[in-house]
Amino acid sequence: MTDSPNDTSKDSASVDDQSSIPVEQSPALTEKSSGSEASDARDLEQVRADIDAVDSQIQTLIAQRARCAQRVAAIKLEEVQAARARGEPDQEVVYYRPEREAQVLRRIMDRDTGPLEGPTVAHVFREIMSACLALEKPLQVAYLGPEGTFTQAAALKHFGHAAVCVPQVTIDSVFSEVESGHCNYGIVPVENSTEGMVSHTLDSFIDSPLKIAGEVEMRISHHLLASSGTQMEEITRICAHQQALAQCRNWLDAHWPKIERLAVSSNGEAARIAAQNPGTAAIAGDMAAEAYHLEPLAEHIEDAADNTTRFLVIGRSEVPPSGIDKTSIVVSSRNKPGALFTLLDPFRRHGVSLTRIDTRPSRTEKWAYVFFIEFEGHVQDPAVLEIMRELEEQSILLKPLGSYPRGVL
Ligand SMILES: O=C(O)C(=O)C[C@]1(C(=O)O)C=C[C@@H](O)C=C1
Repeated sequence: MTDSPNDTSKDSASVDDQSSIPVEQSPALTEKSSGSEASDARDLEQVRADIDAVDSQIQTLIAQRARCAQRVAAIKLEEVQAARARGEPDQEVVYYRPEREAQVLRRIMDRDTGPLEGPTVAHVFREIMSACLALEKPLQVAYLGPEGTFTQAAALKHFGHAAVCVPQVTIDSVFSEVESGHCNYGIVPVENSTEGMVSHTLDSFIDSPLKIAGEVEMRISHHLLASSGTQMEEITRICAHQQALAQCRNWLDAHWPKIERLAVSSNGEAARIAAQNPGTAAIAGDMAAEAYHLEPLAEHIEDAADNTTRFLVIGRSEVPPSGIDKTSIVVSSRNKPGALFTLLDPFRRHGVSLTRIDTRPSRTEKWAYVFFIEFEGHVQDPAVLEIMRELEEQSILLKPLGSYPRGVL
């Protein structure tokens, strides 16, 4: 499948076409105010004039950057067409390049000198890149819906707001929408700092041909939400995703010990139910409150102050090295003494650090297990290649799930 980018013929200009304007130091920024009211007002006017001038320069530069992105899109398309003309198998044009985005964002964080903090500036650039990519090819991202879930918030954090987020009812349908090509990428929760692994996500990887293309961490803060004007005494039922109920268990036991708790398919669904049923409150986050016009009865009710969920981005193509990468694999070996030690020993010998290891029952053999192993490095690194070769010899199953840039934001 080859998609044409938006028309780049008129607008694709090189950076030289637009000369960048040096930022002038205005007197208002350098001179000390005399302190009188009249001179304060003049200063304010001058500084605002400076802001207008800087905004105009930023706008010109963003337009220059967007034209560069259009040119990149045209080159990517030309490359795929040239390969087709040479008789090579049809390839998909890969507009989204996670490794490049990670490098751009890391450089922005490293370069930052204040007064804004590195991550703040990086978020601004995240949105600029998202808009530039949408000029090349708008991305469709499947996420575990409905609207207002933390998974949607993670999708927007990772891809920016120019991505088109497409809600799915189950984790399975996120996988199948990407596998079928209806969506370019998908995003699924994989672990929570309080509740551990999302086993359904891990199991889905075993049979899926998809590759992991990235990771996103989200600080998860839950609120008790109800429709506007609802009083505490009116609440007869609290609904939430079972993970959210578990993450707020102590708070619920202390404040609402006698009220019914109902587990539903997602926090977004809980918010939807609360919006339609007076007397039902939901546990959900800011996005759900906004999407369903709910008000907080209590805020930040999670038991652990640093409650964080990690999400994985899934796609159809492999991601080249970004310089700071992780790799995930599924591996299984014969059930014999020292099996796990034998699987892990190559990592020690080649000096590669593990970042996670999880066990799931094998679906093909009773009392046998598969290991999900995640480690630092990219599958193109020589040490990682050697580890994979050794694991291949020792295991009965070895499935690389993908190498991807370590989360930046
Ligand atoms: O460098 C590219 O390949 C681009 O398409 C440009 C750009 C960008 O705006 O910087 C846009 C989208 C990609 O995901 C990565 C980077």
